Amino acid sequence: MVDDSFRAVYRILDASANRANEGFRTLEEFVRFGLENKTLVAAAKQLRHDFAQALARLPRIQLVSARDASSDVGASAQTVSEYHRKTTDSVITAAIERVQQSLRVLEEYGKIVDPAFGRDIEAIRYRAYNLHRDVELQSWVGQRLQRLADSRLYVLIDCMSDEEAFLTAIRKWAAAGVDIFQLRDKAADDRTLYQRALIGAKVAAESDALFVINDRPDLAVATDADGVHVGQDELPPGVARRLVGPDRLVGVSTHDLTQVHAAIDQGADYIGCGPTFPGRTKQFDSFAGPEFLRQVHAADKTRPLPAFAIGGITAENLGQVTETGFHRVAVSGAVTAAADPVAEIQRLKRKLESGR
Ligand SMILES: Cc1ncc(COP(=O)(O)OP(=O)(O)O)c(N)n1
Ligand SMILES: Cc1nc(C(=O)O)sc1CCOP(=O)(O)O
Ligand SMILES: [Mg+2]
Repeated sequence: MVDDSFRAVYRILDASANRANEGFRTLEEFVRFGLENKTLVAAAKQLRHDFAQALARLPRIQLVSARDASSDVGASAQTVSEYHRKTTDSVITAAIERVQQSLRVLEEYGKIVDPAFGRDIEAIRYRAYNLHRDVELQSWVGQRLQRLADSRLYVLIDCMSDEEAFLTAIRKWAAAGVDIFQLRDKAADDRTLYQRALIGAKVAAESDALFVINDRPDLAVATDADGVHVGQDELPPGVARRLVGPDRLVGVSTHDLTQVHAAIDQGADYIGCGPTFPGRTKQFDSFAGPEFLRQVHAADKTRPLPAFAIGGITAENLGQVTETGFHRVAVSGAVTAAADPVAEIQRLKRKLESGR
């Protein structure tokens, strides 16, 4: 029988071991079927296996014979929040917290039974923190990629007259249907770009719009933007990726199929394809035109990647873009110079979603 002086300790260890195992398994199911990330599945499985190995140090028969779920006074003390999970993220967060709390309890009380067990659990606890970080990062980048995949209307904006005008425009235009904003202002100094980007990233996140910085990976990281957009004259996509990390988006401008395939090979998350038509924001000597869009759409069938047509696109010529098979566009002047930007956004979005 269990020594009464140890009975409480064994009950605590037994309950915490079960709770940690349940949390590990909850996490592993999401990594396996949600993120479908083989590396993280292997890490989660190994951690659960090593945890089981560590538990083998404990006198199992003592733990099991100390178990008395029916007299557990804590069993009925549920909080309301325990029964509410809105998203897989909230399930994962709860599971991770359960694992980390249980491991801490096992470590502290386990030292009473076997100091080596406490050390084993401490090592597992730190591995659990790292797994939590990796799952969160993958989940966050997964959300960004999903929002990117769902995006249709991408608007390039400048710093505007002041912070208030900038903030108001992003808030109103996101509500009207802009899916991605890109801060692109060749005349602004770094301090202004930085301050606007801080505002833009925050306001865009409130409305589920993505916020991308033109040209500057450093500013994308410094302002916690969703990503960076680089052209053929900026840092190569692979270098931009090294700077912004795995959980931010890297967009690449392309003007021919060679550049499209290079962008894909270098890990671009999306591409801009243009210039399509003459526009007011940037001048070009020649135009890739709708023919380039047709080529990309045909090539796109082999390696799908979100592609945004860009260059002089308006609601009036949008039909020439959608008939190539493109259903994503990046615009600037059509919105920023419109008498009624919100109405223009709604027109563009309606046409993109209807395909006409
Ligand atoms: C979505 C999107 N596509 C293309 C561009 C053009 O980028 P880039 O070639 O680097 O030219 P600048 O914008 O830096 O003048 C873009 N910005 N966004
Ligand atoms: C910044 C930029 N890059 C382009 C490219 O083809 O790479 S076209 C372009 C200008 C986009 O603004 P508007 O919609 O006003 O023409
Ligand atoms: Mg550029």
